[in-house]
Amino acid sequence: MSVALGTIRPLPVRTTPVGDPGNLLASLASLPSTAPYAWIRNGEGLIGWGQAAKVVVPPGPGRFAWARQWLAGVFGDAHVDEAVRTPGWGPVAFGSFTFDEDAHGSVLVVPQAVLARRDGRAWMTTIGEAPLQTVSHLRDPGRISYGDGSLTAPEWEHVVARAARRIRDGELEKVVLARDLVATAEHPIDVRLLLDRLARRYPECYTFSVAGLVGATPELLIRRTGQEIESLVLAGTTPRGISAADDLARGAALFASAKDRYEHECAIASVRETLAPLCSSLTTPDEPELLVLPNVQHLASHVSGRLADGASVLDVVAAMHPTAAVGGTPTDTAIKVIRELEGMDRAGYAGPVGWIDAHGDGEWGIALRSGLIRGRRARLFAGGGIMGDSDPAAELAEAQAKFRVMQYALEG
Ligand SMILES: C=C(O[C@H]1C=CC=C(C(=O)O)[C@@H]1O)C(=O)O
Repeated sequence: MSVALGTIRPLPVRTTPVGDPGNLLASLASLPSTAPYAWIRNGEGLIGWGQAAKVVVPPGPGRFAWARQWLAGVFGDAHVDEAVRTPGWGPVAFGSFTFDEDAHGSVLVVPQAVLARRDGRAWMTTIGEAPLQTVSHLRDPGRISYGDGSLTAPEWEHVVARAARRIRDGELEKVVLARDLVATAEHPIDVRLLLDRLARRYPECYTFSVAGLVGATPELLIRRTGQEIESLVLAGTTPRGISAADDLARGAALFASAKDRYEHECAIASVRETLAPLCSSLTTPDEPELLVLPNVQHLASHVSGRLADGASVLDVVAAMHPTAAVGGTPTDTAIKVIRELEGMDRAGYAGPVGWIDAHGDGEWGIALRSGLIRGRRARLFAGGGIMGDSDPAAELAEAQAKFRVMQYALEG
């Protein structure tokens, strides 16, 4: 099949079944790129390398519509083999959108080669000539040193206290505040190694890599498979305990905490409000469950639904972002407060990250537990939902626990 990929002449796209490569992680070491595109969970997903097409999406309120149009042009001529109707079959684009619609840095990339493994099938898509590059060994980044990002820890605690006061004063109900840390490595950071460590330690999270943004997020913003959609809403967190008994007690306390339950309810309400108009049916649970990860425990709710029309996964992303799990309630006031208080550019952190295929199917997460990798430097991000009764020291401890994901990826 042939597809015009925003290039001068149509390039041939070829998708063929391949033997089971096993856990996709095993393939990372032999990739001809030290910064591949990736979306991996429990050993399945997509990994890509090379660039058949790439675009930097202009900032602004119309950015998702702009991206949709670009994708329509890119995928427009593709004749994906209809005999195989598996999400991710045929050409796919990986994407990362900045949290703030006014920030620069949102990108879409159609890799030149993609290896996919899903539901017992495996396949490979190539566009044009497969890139011939030398495979290099995974390299450890060596010693890592950390420095404050925009705010020191005490400054950030102060900002949290100010936000909590504004909530108590009635300006808003909830705001999610984050901070950044700057990590500097001895050697250039090999993204493949980070992905390998993240996916092994956090198998049930979505380990991702798109244009330098790397992480392992537990939060699925939206998965579209035909008309069916799914989302995993998280909000409300406690660090893991120091013993099994402590862990259980912390989990029980989280479940019983009025502050965390309300914080979670805000996140569910924002997802329900944005999905309901798009869906013919939508199910949200009455009560959250506990999601226990190696570093933290979360309140989690599985949401599922059926789309009423042919909205693509990116249309749904556009409607949902930012949810109250990363913005706040009400959204507009929360964004204003974030811009005012955080004092940093979130870049792709807390923005949508994922992939889309030519049928509009795909999976997008919220880019949490992540870092922006540039050579020997990494900017790491973590934050949490602030309510009127938030304790700044506890919020700082929660953010430190969330930073541990990327610190582990860097240090091993
Ligand atoms: C903002 C983050 O987490 C969000 C997602 C899950 C739980 C959260 C919380 O309990 O505060 C946050 O809303 C982050 O990981 O940086």
